[in-house]
Amino acid sequence: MASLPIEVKNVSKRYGDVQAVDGVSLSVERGEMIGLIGHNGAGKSTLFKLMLGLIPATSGAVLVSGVPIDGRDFRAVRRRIGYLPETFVTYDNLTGMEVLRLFADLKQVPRSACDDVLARVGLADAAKRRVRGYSKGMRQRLGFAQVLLGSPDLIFLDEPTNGLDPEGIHDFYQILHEVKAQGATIIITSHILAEIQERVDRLVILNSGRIAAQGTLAQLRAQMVLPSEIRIQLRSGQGSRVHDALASLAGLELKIEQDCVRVSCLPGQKVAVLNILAALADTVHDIAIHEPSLEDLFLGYGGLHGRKN
Ligand SMILES: Nc1ncnc2c1ncn2[C@@H]1O[C@H](COP(=O)(O)OP(=O)(O)OP(=O)(O)O)[C@@H](O)[C@H]1O
Repeated sequence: MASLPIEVKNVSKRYGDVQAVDGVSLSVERGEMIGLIGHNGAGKSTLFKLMLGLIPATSGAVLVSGVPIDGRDFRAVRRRIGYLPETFVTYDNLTGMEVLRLFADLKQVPRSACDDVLARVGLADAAKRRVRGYSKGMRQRLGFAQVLLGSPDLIFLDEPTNGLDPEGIHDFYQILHEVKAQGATIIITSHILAEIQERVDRLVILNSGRIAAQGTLAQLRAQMVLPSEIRIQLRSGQGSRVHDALASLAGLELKIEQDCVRVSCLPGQKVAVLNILAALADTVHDIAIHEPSLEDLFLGYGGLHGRKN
């Protein structure tokens, strides 16, 4: 049976008094895209560095493609990994192409691959310009280009869309999904929860060095049972009639603002609310249901309250 791309087995990492990662176990399937989220200081970067073999674990084991990160065979495995650190530092005096050729040499990838990769991230026209004159978004694209060199099997991206404009973010995820379709396994961190919540296969929430929850957005919603918000836009002057009808249902939180009623209700109450609204259809102009976002779930799982620094 082929080895899993990543197996983290009860791993802890301590820096002096700080327990950065605390008993984490995580298995990642081939071709999976994982979103790793957590408050500042939750341990995301430390977990990345452990999985990349850049730092040793205090205890536990990390295997990448079945190979222990502290074993002799890991050097060969590392060549098949692409990594974009949170801050991509490069040589400002070199052109984009020169920087990429340098990475190609380090990764033992033919320099001839650089043209295609630069074009893929939208930097073909800027290839001969010095990086000093690049915008933040262009630098980030260059960082992404070095990740793509050599078509890695396993890709780690730490806050990869920092500095990208909406079009850049769209292009970035489009490339990422193409790479994933070709079989790459991807682990990505982001503080922009709305951005990754629908784009990854599985979310892993880290809180103070531990995995607080993991699953798809739908699974996390089912585990946490947070209220949804139903916003009912009414025809003029119908607010109190609808409000009074809904107030007959126990346990709802209702707010009324002019011709809009907002109902906060648990999943099991939604149908009862909609039944009442159906009976008052002549008063209703529009209905929108807002499910809890990843941000709501994240806050529910400790979110910012777990912040250490
Ligand atoms: N080299 C180090 N020496 C000492 N403490 C460290 C070191 N690296 C990280 N830490 C501490 O370990 C904890 C986890 O840090 P880490 O950078 O992994 O968190 P993070 O989730 O990536 O945070 P952020 O979202 O702010 O980047 C923090 O308390 C941090 O201060």
